[in-house]
Amino acid sequence: MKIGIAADHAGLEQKQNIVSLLKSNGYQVIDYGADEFIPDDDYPDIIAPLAKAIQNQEVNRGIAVCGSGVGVSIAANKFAGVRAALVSETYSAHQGVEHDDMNLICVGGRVLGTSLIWELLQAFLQAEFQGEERFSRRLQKVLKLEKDNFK
Ligand SMILES: O=P(O)(O)OC[C@H]1O[C@@H](O)[C@H](O)[C@@H]1O
Repeated sequence: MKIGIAADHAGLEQKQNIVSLLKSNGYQVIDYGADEFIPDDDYPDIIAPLAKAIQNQEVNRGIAVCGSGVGVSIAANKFAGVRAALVSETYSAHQGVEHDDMNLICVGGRVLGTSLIWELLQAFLQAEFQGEERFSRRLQKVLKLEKDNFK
């Protein structure tokens, strides 16, 4: 599984921690920046390369970090094919994949510690979409919303 990651200035430190943890646990990680601390960088600019990589299937799953996780989740969901959610507890980290085919997890670098983030990421990365009829039906409806409403 290839994992993409991105963070703005408010998530940069946690991104560095996460990249180290992912690599030391054998995950293949592509880092879409930011590469340095720029205090006024903007999360819509930061999320775009990662969201495009999910769209193009350069990566299978994504992780995005900003201060709260809210900004990156809002921006990421403007990209067709990206199903992003802000997560801060383990149930949603795996259930969001199992039921809703979430492909991008967003976390708050100013809100959560590295240990909890790592627990969330393990739950997210180990989960698989379950494909039961009701989950597939809902996913198809989400995809239709995207088709009907995205210009
Ligand atoms: O550092 P400042 O600009 O105050 O806050 C940036 C954060 O505020 C929210 O938009 C996002 O979470 C972003 O990371």
